[in-house]
Amino acid sequence: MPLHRSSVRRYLEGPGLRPSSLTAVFLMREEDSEGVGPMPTVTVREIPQRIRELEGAGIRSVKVFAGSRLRDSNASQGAAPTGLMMRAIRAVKGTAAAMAVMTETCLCSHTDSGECFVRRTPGGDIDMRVSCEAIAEQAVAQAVEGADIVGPAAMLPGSVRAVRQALDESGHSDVAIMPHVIFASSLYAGYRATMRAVPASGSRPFQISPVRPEQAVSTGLDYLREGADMLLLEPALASVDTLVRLKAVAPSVPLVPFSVSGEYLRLAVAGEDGKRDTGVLGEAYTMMARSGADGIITYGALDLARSLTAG
Ligand SMILES: NCc1[nH]cc(CCC(=O)O)c1CC(=O)O
Ligand SMILES: [Zn+2]
Repeated sequence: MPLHRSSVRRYLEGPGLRPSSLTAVFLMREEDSEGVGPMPTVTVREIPQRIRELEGAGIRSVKVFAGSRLRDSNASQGAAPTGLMMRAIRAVKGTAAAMAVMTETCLCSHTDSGECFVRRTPGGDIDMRVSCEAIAEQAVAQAVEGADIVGPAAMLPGSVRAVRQALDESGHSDVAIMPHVIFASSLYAGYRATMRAVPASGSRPFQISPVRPEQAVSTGLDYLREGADMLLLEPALASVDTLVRLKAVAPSVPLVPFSVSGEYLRLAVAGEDGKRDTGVLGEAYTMMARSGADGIITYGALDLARSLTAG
């Protein structure tokens, strides 16, 4: 078996996973608030050190999620320049201007209902126009602070177009849009609890049913027509089929699986020292890279990047 000699195997090895294709995740928390829920959180004050660690490990991008303390029916604080998201973006860019900042652009961490949209009346119809406006306003505010890639995540039809138009009109035509293509899943529970973004209605009506694969592909294509530059797919492990199919029909579009909270909590198990073992996640991400993923967004980015460079 001449190709199995270790020297030959090493010589033939492909590029594999690289730290630069991993995106770290910051779930933001205010300095004076307790962390709630199972997911690790970050404060603005901790950002400089966290960014230096990520840079040291070869990571070049971070995806930031942040909510408002004050929540109301129309997510009125979502675009406030003093908001946690805006302070977090400034802190990342102030530490490392070259670090690519991705944001979540959504209403669920700013509404009192935990829904990703605004309703006309409590419990009433979804106000598409007002919701899209609020999402677009948030995107512009994030771009003003230096966000490189905004991430509309409510899946409202027309929201990506609204974001593209608002960015262009405000002089941010160089800011990219990576909307979330989301399958309904129980794997978001840890994130929702931590971000206090549990939908009052019990579900997110625009997320794609896992038994409708055609809808996942066509939703991704819809977003591209609305002006998306790349696509985020979540949960990562549950959307590899969609990744492969989208890659085949839109080969030049960057496709980025988001390995979500439930995947992290279940697959990166903590050892006796409390450190989570990211080995299984790494195997899954290698498969995703083989399947055409252009990068992976993961809570395990730092540990994984360190293990890649150590190995
Ligand atoms: N608002 C959309 C959104 N943004 C982040 C996540 C989940 C991320 C994770 O679980 O890590 C979700 C899904 C949801 O809330 O239904
Ligand atoms: Zn949302």
